Amino acid sequence: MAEIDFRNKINWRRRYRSPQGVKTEREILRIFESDRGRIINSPAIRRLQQKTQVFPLERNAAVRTRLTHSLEVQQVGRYIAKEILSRLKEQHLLETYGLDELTGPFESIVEMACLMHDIGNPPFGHFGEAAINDWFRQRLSPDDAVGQPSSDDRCEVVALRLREGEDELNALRSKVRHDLSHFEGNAQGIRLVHTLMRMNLTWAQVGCILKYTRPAWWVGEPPVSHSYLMKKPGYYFSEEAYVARLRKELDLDIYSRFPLTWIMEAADDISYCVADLEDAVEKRIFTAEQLYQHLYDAWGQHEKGSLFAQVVENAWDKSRVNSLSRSAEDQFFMYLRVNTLNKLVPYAAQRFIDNLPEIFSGKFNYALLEDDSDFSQLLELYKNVAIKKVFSHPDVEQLELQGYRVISGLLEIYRPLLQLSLADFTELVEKERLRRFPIESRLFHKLSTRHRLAYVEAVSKLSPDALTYPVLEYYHRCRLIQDYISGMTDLYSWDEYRRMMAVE
Ligand SMILES: Nc1nc2c(ncn2[C@H]2C[C@H](O)[C@@H](COP(=O)(O)OP(=O)(O)OP(=O)(O)O)O2)c(=O)[nH]1
Ligand SMILES: [Mg+2]
Repeated sequence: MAEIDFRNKINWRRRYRSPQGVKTEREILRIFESDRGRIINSPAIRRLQQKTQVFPLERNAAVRTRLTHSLEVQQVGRYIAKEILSRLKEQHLLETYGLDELTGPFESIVEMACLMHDIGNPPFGHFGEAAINDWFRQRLSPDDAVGQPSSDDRCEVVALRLREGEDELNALRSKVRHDLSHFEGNAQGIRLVHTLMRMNLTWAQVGCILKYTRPAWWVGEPPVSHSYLMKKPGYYFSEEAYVARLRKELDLDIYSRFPLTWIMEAADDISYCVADLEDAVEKRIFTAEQLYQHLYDAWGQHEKGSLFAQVVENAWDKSRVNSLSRSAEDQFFMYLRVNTLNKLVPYAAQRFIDNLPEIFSGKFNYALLEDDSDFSQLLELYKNVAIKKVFSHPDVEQLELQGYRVISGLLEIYRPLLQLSLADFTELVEKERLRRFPIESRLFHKLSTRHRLAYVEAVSKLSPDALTYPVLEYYHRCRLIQDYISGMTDLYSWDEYRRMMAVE
């Protein structure tokens, strides 16, 4: 196993106009300060304020959005990072691992990855994702694109149907059809920071948000050794070359993960488990007392001194005793959060340290808070109660169905752009308006410039005479539509859908 030296992992160089040469500790820190500025000032971060965490289109500002959730994740991520670094310091291991001059960047990369971790999520979270995937799957039939060409290929797009004797082209057609049918928030996040927003972050900062390492066009089961790391798609075909370069710059084997990503993931898990329950109380889905009862019942065996007693019972008891100025409900959640953090953060930090060789190489095939410990059980407890009692609440499900409808409806509205022939669409992009296509011209004008530019740039790099041209052009056109719709906030997509359906 290679030696653990974080100086070879925390790559502060950038894809474009990178700082050159050897840098001092101070200079490296400044590079990461620049990353922080780029991230915090990005409109993609601001858009998180109108994206769903759990409750779509929520008007009560005390209930979390993706942005307020991400701020909390940032704080927890920082706490875990500091905990890891202090433990390593106590054991005099900072220098051994090449971290003595990199503690600032270590924390900063984790914090900013936490802030960005949901940046690619579409409106209405998982329901937006499902709407996009169902819509594209119905039209591209990726399942008909495995194996030999067949006359039953249900793909609606002629250029993407497999044909006899065109093996190489068929492989590309299949790849594209699968890729477009696997829209995923994390993969869109990578696309957003690199291709769409061109944030030109350091390699280490981007590496930290590559949460899953499976390409979106992957077919079949991932290898057992990487089953967890490849649980979901992590990047698209459009970013394939970029991710290959990223791996090289971060010295990552194929399908390996960047070490600090485990911290970001644990911070997310720790944050939302309590927060989702607190929001449900704020929304009056249940009272704090009912919640306590749900948690109590779901824990199973109750033994004296159990982790449940130390965390949940303790929070409950304390909130009853000294409800002086604050409401008992607020107190309960304050203690619940503090108790949970105080147990789970040190555990996650220690698990990171105990598995450092595998984490450093990027092959640790678990989440930090996923094992048979009580700590993982506590996390599961919160999540299960949220699944059973919160996400399945009729009001939540109603809004989710509406969200799904809005996103599928918008895709349907923009469908004419996907139905134009290659020649017609190319002409439309060039001239921006075609008399013979009044609807398509108007739809095209609605797309944001940033997304159009990404399309134009991608297509301009293709060779128009190549046999692959029609396949790849269509691929980028579909990405353009996915970029536009997934980039909307919940509220914007909702309003836009109603406007386009002329029901205003
Ligand atoms: N309303 C609603 N919220 C959900 C549902 N499932 C999960 N959530 C919430 C729980 C969390 O606050 C947040 C993130 O949950 P997940 O871990 O399932 O998704 P996430 O996209 O973060 O996972 P990933 O990054 O893909 O590993 O979404 C659901 O079915 N309905
Ligand atoms: Mg996520």
